Amino acid sequence: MSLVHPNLQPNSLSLGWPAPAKLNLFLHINGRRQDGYHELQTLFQFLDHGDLLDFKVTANGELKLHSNLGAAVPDSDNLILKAAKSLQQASGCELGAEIWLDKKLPMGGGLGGGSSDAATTLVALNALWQTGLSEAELEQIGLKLGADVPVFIKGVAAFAEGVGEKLQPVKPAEPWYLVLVPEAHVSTEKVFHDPDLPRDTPKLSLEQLLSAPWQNDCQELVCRHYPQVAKALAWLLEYAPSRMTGTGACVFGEFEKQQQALDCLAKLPSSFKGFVAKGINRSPLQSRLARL
Ligand SMILES: C[C@@](CO)(OP(=O)(O)O)[C@H](O)COP(=O)(O)OP(=O)(O)OC[C@H]1O[C@@H](n2ccc(N)nc2=O)[C@H](O)[C@@H]1O
Ligand SMILES: Nc1ncnc2c1ncn2[C@@H]1O[C@H](COP(=O)(O)OP(=O)(O)O)[C@@H](O)[C@H]1O
Repeated sequence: MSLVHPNLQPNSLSLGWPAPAKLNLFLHINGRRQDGYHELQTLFQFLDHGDLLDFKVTANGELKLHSNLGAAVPDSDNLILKAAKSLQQASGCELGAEIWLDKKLPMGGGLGGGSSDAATTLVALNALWQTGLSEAELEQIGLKLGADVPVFIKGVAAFAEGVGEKLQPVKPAEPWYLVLVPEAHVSTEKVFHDPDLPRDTPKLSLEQLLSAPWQNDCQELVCRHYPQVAKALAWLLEYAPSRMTGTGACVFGEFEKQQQALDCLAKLPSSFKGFVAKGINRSPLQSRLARL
């Protein structure tokens, strides 16, 4: 009997598993729980831009990561290896994997790259190892790795409540975005520990939220502490409705047409970095899984 998926010979490569970025189209903080985590209401949408992972199933149970991250993230902290290990533990699987990461997303930018890498690892290895865990079980494992992991596993744009784990699929418009990447690494933990963070936005129904102007409750605080974020947002606001994603540092402006976003990118001063991407309500991870 074959150890792995019949379409995948042992030690052959399974290539091109996408780990897309996300945007928080709005982010409200409604309170703080006993355990210090914050109650949120947020709207997640994916971008057609992200990291790429390749996997090779091995028989020896070892987990090995090759990446272009350099020393930025030690293996012991890497969410990819943590995800693979959690899946081995939860399923009792004795297979291993060699994993290649082509990191394209900025880290600590509020684009959820680390969480997305973890979600892609869980979904891909669950299929390649044939561990057979349900999506809900994968989401439970993912939530322990990071509040944003479950939405990347589900793979559909979603309204999230709780700490980000109560998900309701939604289909917002899919515009083009110009995303600016300020030269700043914003720590999510620091933002949430800041006494000046507003934490009292009233909870609203999804219907009310979708029709109200969209805002990010962390934006003002982050702009105050990180002038690079404030400058990028001020520049973008001259051209399009714009906000910050997550706890920053990235900011995004919204355009109806790709060309408008590209024209704006062409005007970007050389001191800023940015990219154009389309908002998508279905993660490319779902279609990659279907092609296995
Ligand atoms: C707030 C969001 C919105 O998408 O920010 P970004 O990280 O994307 O910018 C995310 O939910 C973040 O998710 P993630 O980055 O996975 O956070 P975690 O690793 O779970 O938590 C990092 C730290 O942030 C704080 N934290 C996080 C989420 C939350 N709902 N309340 C919190 O107080 C906790 O102090 C925690 O120790
Ligand atoms: N595979 C990974 N890719 C990116 N960051 C990772 C990864 N594994 C662990 N991390 C850690 O997670 C932190 C947050 O990364 P990321 O998810 O990209 O940003 P954000 O949560 O702001 O969207 C990084 O600064 C890094 O220390």
